[in-house]
Amino acid sequence: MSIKETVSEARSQWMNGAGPEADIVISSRVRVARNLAHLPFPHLLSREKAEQVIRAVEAAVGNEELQRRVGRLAVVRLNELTPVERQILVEKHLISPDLLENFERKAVALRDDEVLSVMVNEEDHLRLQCLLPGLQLEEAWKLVNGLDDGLEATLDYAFDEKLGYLTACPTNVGTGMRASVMLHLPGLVLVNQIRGVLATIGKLGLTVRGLYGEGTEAAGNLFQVSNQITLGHAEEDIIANLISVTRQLLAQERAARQALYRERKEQLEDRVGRAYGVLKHARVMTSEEAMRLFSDLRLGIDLGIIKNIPVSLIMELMVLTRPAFLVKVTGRDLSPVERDVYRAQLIRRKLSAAQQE
Ligand SMILES: Nc1ncnc2c1ncn2[C@@H]1O[C@H](COP(=O)(O)OP(=O)(O)OP(=O)(O)O)[C@@H](O)[C@H]1O
Repeated sequence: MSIKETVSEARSQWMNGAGPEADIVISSRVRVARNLAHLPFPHLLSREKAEQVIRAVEAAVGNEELQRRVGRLAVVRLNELTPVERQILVEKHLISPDLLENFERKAVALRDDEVLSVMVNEEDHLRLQCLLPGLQLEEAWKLVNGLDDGLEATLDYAFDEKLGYLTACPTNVGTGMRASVMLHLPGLVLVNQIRGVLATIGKLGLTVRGLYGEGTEAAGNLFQVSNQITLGHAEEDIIANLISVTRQLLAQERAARQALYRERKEQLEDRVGRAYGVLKHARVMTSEEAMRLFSDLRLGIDLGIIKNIPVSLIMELMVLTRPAFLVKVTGRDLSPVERDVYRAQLIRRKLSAAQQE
């Protein structure tokens, strides 16, 4: 898939609703931060030096041995894309919102299936990431590690014997790794336990972020849980800790869902039914309302209350109804009110098509 195809398709492998524990774990991500030796960190780079980093990455991913091991990654400079296309890459979670700042100096290398990518000149020279559906942190780490080895064969990384990989922000020094899971936790929200659960997570060396990462709000009852510390722990230990906490969260979420279904079945079915009804018939819809209703509908699918809607459609709709995708679909700039009208229209069309399949 070329980058142009990537930005015209809302679906991505990581959101296909497959993978272990996919009823609650939407996706797993592992990223590592790497920098090239003898060059200032990105925020201090001149335009020429930033281009030098991009060229070095281009050459490294073009290496035949790397391609044999991890596949082909296409490098795209962000200034080759339109503003809408750049925003779509954020909406698909393939790049972070930060990569859009000073985008003239930045690039992304993307594997065809969108599972592996490298952000170039974000906070660090390289951010290697792998995104997979469901709970697949070990697999994601294996893929990132393979890509890292392949790049390190030709790139000279900034590395200190004592500290490990050197990074722009001290919180990333060491392994440079952040592992995360995106969890759908409507049960814990509905039984009012979410605050307590999230507070406990902080005590276990983990942190909770919103849908689009650092500094963003949780929406649609989706929470991103990741490790806080990168120094002094082996990558495998960081991942094992996150898996173990995720499993506890899964048990708590499932218990909450069961309790709701046992004790408040009618209210739950009513909530799901209303969400489905509004999504099917509304004529104007804000993205906040859509996210709330998608969450209820998804819970209904997971509990078997709604049978004819594939869970992957909900994720596709979450991306498709974001502002940049709506502009792409309609082919023109939209006012906020027009956006709400098109969003509702698109949701109606997609849901009725799914019902007829
Ligand atoms: N498990 C996940 N599934 C899908 N997308 C994710 C997941 N974890 C993170 N992301 C996406 O990756 C991007 C970056 O997230 P975030 O800011 O949390 O991490 P980071 O940039 O690696 O960390 P740091 O703040 O240390 O630089 C965001 O768009 C976020 O939505």
